[in-house]
Amino acid sequence: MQTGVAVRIDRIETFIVDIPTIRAHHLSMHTLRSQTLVLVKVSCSDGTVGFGEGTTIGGLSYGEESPEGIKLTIDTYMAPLLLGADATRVAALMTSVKRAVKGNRFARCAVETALLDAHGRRLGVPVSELLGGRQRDTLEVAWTLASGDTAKDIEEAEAMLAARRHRIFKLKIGKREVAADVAHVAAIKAALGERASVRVDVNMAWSEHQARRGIAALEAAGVDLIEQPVSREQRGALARLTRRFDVAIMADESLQGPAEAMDLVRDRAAGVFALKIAQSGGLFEAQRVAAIADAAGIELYGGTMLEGGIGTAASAQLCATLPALTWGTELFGPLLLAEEILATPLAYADFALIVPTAPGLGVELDMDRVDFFRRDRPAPRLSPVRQTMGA
Ligand SMILES: O=C(O)/C=C\C=C/C(=O)O
Ligand SMILES: [Mn+2]
Repeated sequence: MQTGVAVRIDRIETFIVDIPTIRAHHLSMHTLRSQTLVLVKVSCSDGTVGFGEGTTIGGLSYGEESPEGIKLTIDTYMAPLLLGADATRVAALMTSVKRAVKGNRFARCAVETALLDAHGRRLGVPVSELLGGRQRDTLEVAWTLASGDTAKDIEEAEAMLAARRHRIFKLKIGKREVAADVAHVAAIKAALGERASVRVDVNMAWSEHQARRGIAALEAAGVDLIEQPVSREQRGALARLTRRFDVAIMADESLQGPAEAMDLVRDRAAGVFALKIAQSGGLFEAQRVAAIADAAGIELYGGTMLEGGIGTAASAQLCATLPALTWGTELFGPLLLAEEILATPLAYADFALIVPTAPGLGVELDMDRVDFFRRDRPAPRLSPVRQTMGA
């Protein structure tokens, strides 16, 4: 144990939680019917406890970390580095973790989030105050239309507009032929008109040639933004498409931390960055990505990995501190889940998420509900009656 440690990290626990979604959620590379969260609990010697979350989409179909891999990385490689260390020196701890744990950004972000949640609670301030202080108290939130059916998507969008919950819609495309995807998007934009902003996310599914044709048609249909049209390996293609079209081109999978942010700036490969705390490698790394974007005149959007309440609150705490958030956010993850695991759900109203103000992340887990959805929950005990009746 290190000497002179103000507050020690005594325990780090991780658990995988599987929660059903409200409907099938079709992305180009995966269809989500339940979401898998990796929750991290850090317990400190002063009695403070903090939670973090590492969540991705579709196992290994979105990126290079899976839920099971995130849990293993934290349990096997990060926890031994952190146990006994000083819980009050979060940035210094994460610098040392980064030296010993290459990549594994989602896992690192989850642990950093838990340490920041604990430290905010310890000091009695929201995490946003540990990141320089908030510049906004609400965040506009987009909704993703991905039911797989155009008419259902239009119906869902109308309901979200009527409920004043969302007026920015992101459409997941890339699974079908380009022409079919364009027709799908054009029908939705025609139905919604100027009442809503319509954007698309191709999740890397197009070649440069398909993207040239698809983006030209989508721009003509009135789409406002094209997210990650080509593979993250094709940064040159992304740059050529950004130069070729007026419609905003946003980097998502291409943007995995500050160094890649610099590469995208140098190549002028996107006009907008999807800022994701997990993909950046943590909240501090996401701040560095945001600073690079600001300095380069690249606009920002608060992205999601469809996290639950913990990860969404962490992203919201960071997004609240950004000088500019031109494209709003998509921090709707908990609303896609059929079950709530927070004691008090995050508050969404007037097309926005209200950034929690309580200390730490500003949210509390309902541990009974978390235990119910844990993948490793203890097998339910048979009732005594059934046992005696030889069930
Ligand atoms: O699936 C959604 O609805 C939102 C974002 C997920 C991943 C991404 O942006 O690629
Ligand atoms: Mn995306």
